[in-house]
Formats: sequence, structure tokens, C-alpha cells
Amino acid sequence: MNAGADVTRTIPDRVVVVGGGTAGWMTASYLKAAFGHRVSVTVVESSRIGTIGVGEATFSDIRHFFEFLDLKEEDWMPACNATYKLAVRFQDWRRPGHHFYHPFEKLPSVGGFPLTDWWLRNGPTERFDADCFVLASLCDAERSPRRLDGSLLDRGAIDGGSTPMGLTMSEHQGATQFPYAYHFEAALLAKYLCQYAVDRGVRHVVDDVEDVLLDQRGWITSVRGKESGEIHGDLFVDCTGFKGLLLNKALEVPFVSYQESLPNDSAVALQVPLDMRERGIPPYTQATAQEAGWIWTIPLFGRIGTGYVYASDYCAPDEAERVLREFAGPAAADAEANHIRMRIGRSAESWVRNCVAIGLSSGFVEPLESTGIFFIHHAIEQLVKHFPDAGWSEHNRGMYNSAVGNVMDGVREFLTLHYLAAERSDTQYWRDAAHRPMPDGMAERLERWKVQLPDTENIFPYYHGLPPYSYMCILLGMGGIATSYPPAVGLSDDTAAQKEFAAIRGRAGHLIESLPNQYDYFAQMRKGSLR
Ligand SMILES: Cc1cc2nc3c(=O)[nH]c(=O)nc-3n(C[C@H](O)[C@H](O)[C@H](O)COP(=O)(O)OP(=O)(O)OC[C@H]3O[C@@H](n4cnc5c(N)ncnc54)[C@H](O)[C@@H]3O)c2cc1C
Ligand SMILES: N[C@H](Cc1c[nH]c2cc(Cl)ccc12)C(=O)O
Repeated sequence: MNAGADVTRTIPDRVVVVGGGTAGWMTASYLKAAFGHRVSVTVVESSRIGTIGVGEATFSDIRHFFEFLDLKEEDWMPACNATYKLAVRFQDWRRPGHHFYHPFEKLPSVGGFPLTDWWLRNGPTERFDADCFVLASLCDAERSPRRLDGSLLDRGAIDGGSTPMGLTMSEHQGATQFPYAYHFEAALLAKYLCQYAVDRGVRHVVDDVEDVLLDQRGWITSVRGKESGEIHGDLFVDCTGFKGLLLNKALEVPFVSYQESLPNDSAVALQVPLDMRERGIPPYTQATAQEAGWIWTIPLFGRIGTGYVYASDYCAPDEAERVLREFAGPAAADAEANHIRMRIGRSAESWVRNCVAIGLSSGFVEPLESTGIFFIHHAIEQLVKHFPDAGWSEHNRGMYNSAVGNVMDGVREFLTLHYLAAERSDTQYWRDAAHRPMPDGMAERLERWKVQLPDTENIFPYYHGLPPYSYMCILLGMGGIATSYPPAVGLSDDTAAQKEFAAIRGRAGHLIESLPNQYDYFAQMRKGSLR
């Protein structure tokens, strides 16, 4: 404990970010874009302690992050081996050979009811997704969402436009649904954003932080680097990953585990070369169910990122690596395995006194719906929205912690639904998955979803980034929980619904004919010749 200066007397215009992973450099670059030279930003990162090294698929909302930094796709995508993501493809979750997509596409409504209600009334087919969403068919056909002239798949698909200062994702939710997200190499993105930030005045210190110094009230006055000595600041952002060096270790903020409802606590990852000309570049993340978890497959430009997320109570690390290598095939023979222990849950509060944790230090759930970077982006937006002044308002800090905590709690519930609804029961892992404890309030909501598909009134009541149609996709796709449709749909004429189904089939057929594959699209982007 250090009796240094009382930091609460100054206007916080010195921000010190500890950690140089995706969270650290996203934070530093965004704060610079927001506040320019009115706030100094220093990033301290160790060259000895590695970053997590994975984290490659995103939400579509991430486009607002790049827009805020005034970055166009052509600026950053080639540098990060980035590709487009139209959906997550869930493979073998119902039974071997079955798949469905969770896409970035709003669900049409007919007669005031979601199209899925009319689909249930029709007598369910194997593929609700291809019947109700255009993107499902584009994924099966492995099409790019943009034409070779750069135009978007549906000229009428308007984005909500770039997010003006102050408009956060939560305020933007529901306005429009942009049709794609990205896959990118997390380490390359951190490197790209590091250069972006340093070019705009961020101070970059490469050093190991060995000590966190506190004043008599427990506020951080400085961090001490092994070589660089003390680095003083007003606001300290903990981006040190799962260890939570500042928030959990120095300030002893407790961690709330989600483990009882989400048991997957381990992963093993491989980077596998991809012959794109031969194989093409699928426009989706794939999650393939396994005996004790699931394997992600993320297609990047030139390689595949893949990894087995599993529960160590049901599978040992060496078995997980064997399963993954068998799944990845001969192309993975020379790839080095990266074994990871995951801390599942969140810090009780991500902002305490003058320390804010962003990234894995704040909280994390398994990457089944690619939410880690969404958590980071959301937290950064909220930090700008609630940036402190010399008063360090407790109400302001409380609103930040509620917004950030609710986002992670809501995603926890959404992921729990995946396991409760999965039809698979061929191993003890899957039999247990159907009966895991649910987060508070979820049991009642699940009973309602059996009678009426999820809508804005009956899903997790706080902003968490996922719209009702996402819940419908998981319920109808996983097949393990019976759902029904409102009697009013059964009593109403379905002519308009049949027209909508036909229109979806027609648009999908036309787009498959007119859109290129991703390899042709990105090969042309790299030549700088999008026509
Ligand atoms: C298996 C797995 C798969 C994932 N897949 C996805 C995905 O598909 N999509 C997604 O959005 N997210 C995903 N994530 C989450 C994503 O990887 C993270 O949210 C993201 O990489 C942010 O990590 P971070 O910057 O918080 O931590 P890290 O990447 O761990 O960075 C920590 C940084 O802190 C530094 N550091 C630590 N201690 C010190 C010290 N004492 N002194 C100085 N520096 C220090 C390190 O050097 C490093 O730079 C995944 C996570 C895991 C575990
Ligand atoms: N905020 C939404 C969340 C969302 C909508 N559809 C999907 C599909 C997948 Cl695979 C992940 C997240 C979402 C957005 O980012 O578009």
C-alpha cells in the first residue's frame, strides 16, 4: 500500500492501459479517436507474457468500432487476414449430419406474427433457417455478401449508418440488422490498432508491470514497470486478460463464476493452412458438436482457426488435442497446439475506484456465439459514455457496472439455452447439459418460450446484444425443446405467409446466381481493384 498523492483531486485526463491484447489496443485506439489530445493514453504491455492468441469471430456491430476510428474495410481487412461472417453454422448439435444457421438477418413478420410462427403452423421441415432466412441459403452456397463492385447483397439492406458520437450499440439495437460480421486474426488486429494508436499519440511502453501502487483509500496512483519504473495516471484500465492483475489481484474484486450453467472451462487451438483456391472460404463460423463440447472452425484469408472447447470434467487435454487433430486432418500435422484454461464468469464489478477492467479481466463466456470482442466494444463505448470527471460520481460508476454486468449475464443465459435445447444425448456430457442449473429468472422465461416464441417482452430484460430472433434460431434449430405457435396463427389465413416463404426462396436463388465466392472477392480487394 503506497501513501501517494490522492488521485481524486484531479480531472482524469491521464489514462493508463495495462495489457496489449485485443482489449488493450481496442481501448487505446477508441479513446484516442474519442478524445484526441485532451486525454493522454499510455499502453503498458509485456513482451514476455503472451496474449490469449485466439478470438477471431465477431458480431456485426463491430463495424461501428471501425467506423468510429474512420477505418474502411479496405484499410484493415487485408492486414488482418479478415473475411466475412454471415452466420454461425451449428453442426451435429441435433444429431450427426444435421446443421442450421444463426444468421445476421431480421425475421420477417406477417400479420403481426413472426414468420417462424407461420412456419410452425405449416408443419415444421428440417430447415426452419433456410425457409425463413435468405442468408442460410447463401451460407450453404458459400457466397460473399458483397459483389465484385463492392455493392452489398441487398441494395435495400440499409445499415443504420455510422454511429455518431454518443450513439452506442445498445441505443442502436433493433434499428437495422446489418447482414454480416467479420473473422480476423486477433493478434494482427492488435498489431494494426497499436500502430493506429501510436500514430495518434498513444504512448507505448513495453515492460512487465511488477507492482500496482495504491493510495491510503485504495485508489491506484501508479503501476511500476520492471524497467520503466512508476507510470502515474488518473484512470487505469486493466486489460491483463484472465489474471485481472489490477482489478482482481491488486483491488481484490471478486469473480462471479458461471461454471454451473456453462461447464466448458478449457480449449485447445490450432492454426491450419487453407488452400483457398481449392476449398474456398466459407462465409460463416462453424460450431461442430463433439462428445464433451464443440469445435470452432473460423475461415480466415489463408488459414483456418480451429479449436476444441470442452469441459475438463468430461475430457482430458491430451484427448481433446487428439480429437481436434483428427477433426482438422493432415493439414494440421505440423500445427502447434495452444492449450487454454478459461475463466468463465465475470468480475462482480468491472469498475472499482479508478480501475476499469476491459476484456478477459472483466469477464468471459465460451466463444460459442463470438461474444468476447463484443463485450470489449460494448465496455469501451460505455466507458466513453460514462467517462469520469473530478467528482468520480458513484452513480456514474454504478450505471457503467450495471450495463456491463447485464450484457454478460444476458449472454450467459443465451448460451445456456444452446445446451438446454440441444437434442443430442449420446454422451453423459450431453445428457447432463440438458439439466444444468439455469441463471436466475431463466426457468420462467423458458416455460414462456414453449408457449410463445421469444419476443422483446419475454427474453432477458436488459440489453445484451442479442435480439429475439437469435433465441428463436437456437430453440428451433437445436430441436430439444418443443415449441408451439399462437392459436390466432392457426385461425388466420396464411396466404401472405406463403407469399413470404416464396419470396425468400426467390431472393435466395437470385442472390446465389449473382454473388461471387469470398476468395474471388477478397483476392480482388487485395489487388485494390474492387470495381
Ligand atoms: C479459446 C478462446 C476462443 C475465443 N474466441 C473468440 C471469438 O471467436 N470471438 C471473440 O470475440 N472472442 C473470442 N475469444 C475472446 C478473445 O480472445 C478475447 O476477448 C480477446 O482476445 C481479448 O483478450 P484480452 O486482451 O482481454 O487478453 P489477452 O489477449 O490475454 O491480453 C492480455 C495482455 O496483458 C498483458 N499482460 C499481462 N500481464 C502483464 C503484466 N504484468 N505486465 C504487462 N503486461 C501484462 C499481456 O502481455 C497481454 O498483452 C476467445 C477466447 C478464448 C479463450
Ligand atoms: N447485435 C446483433 C446480434 C446478432 C444478430 N444476429 C446474430 C448472429 C450471430 Cl452468429 C451473432 C450475433 C448476432 C449483431 O451483432 O448483429
